[in-house]
Amino acid sequence: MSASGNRLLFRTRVKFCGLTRLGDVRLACELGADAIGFVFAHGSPRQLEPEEARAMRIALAPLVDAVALFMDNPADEVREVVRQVRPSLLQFHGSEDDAFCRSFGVPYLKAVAMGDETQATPATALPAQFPAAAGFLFDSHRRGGSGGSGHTFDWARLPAAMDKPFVLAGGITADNVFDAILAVQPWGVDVSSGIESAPGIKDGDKMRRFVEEVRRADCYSG
Ligand SMILES: O=C(O)c1ccccc1N[C@@H]1O[C@H](COP(=O)(O)O)[C@@H](O)[C@H]1O
Repeated sequence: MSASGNRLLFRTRVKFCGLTRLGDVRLACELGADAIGFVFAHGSPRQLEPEEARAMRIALAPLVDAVALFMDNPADEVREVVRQVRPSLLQFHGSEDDAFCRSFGVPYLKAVAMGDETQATPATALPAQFPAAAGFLFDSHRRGGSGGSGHTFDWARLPAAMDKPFVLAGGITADNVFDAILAVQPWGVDVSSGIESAPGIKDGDKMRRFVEEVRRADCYSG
């Protein structure tokens, strides 16, 4: 779903992903993040145990979503995260199908790998392939590859309009998020490495600048 018409009526949602420290979670909430992502993908430098994520989830301010991110994790791991962390949204980056993603009884976002020359499924066909998805997240990684790389992809490859909300991810930073929002008009933007000083270690100044640039884009009427 892209914004059309008067941009002043539109507010781009902000998701900060890959947080590993309680202080970063508290600051993200104060800065106005709409959602915080906890990574359970194996091999990620940001990977958490359910118990660690649970402690941070409890610290979330009201009206801030907890998102649990997976990449081809076994179902019992996803279930254990859902039990302990109580995320309000799941985010799947692997080859999970709709039946798997919806089987946990929690709304989900399906990540779409945009790092290959050709897409496995054209963007316009995604809603039919993932009918239960709450929305889609377009990321720069290749199929089977990991996200959180800080690389962008060619935003011109995104569909002009989609029936479901979509989130833009992949290499978004305070320096390009203004242009990204004006170019793509996503439902939300998702950032991990662009607000870090090291993998999993968020930088307060980068987080603040990022939110300021999103707000500037949302107010831009030129
Ligand atoms: O953050 C990770 O380590 C990760 C691992 C596996 C799949 C996705 C991952 N992160 C997600 O990738 C995008 C883009 O991140 P970045 O801003 O380019 O660093 C974002 O959705 C992260 O949550």
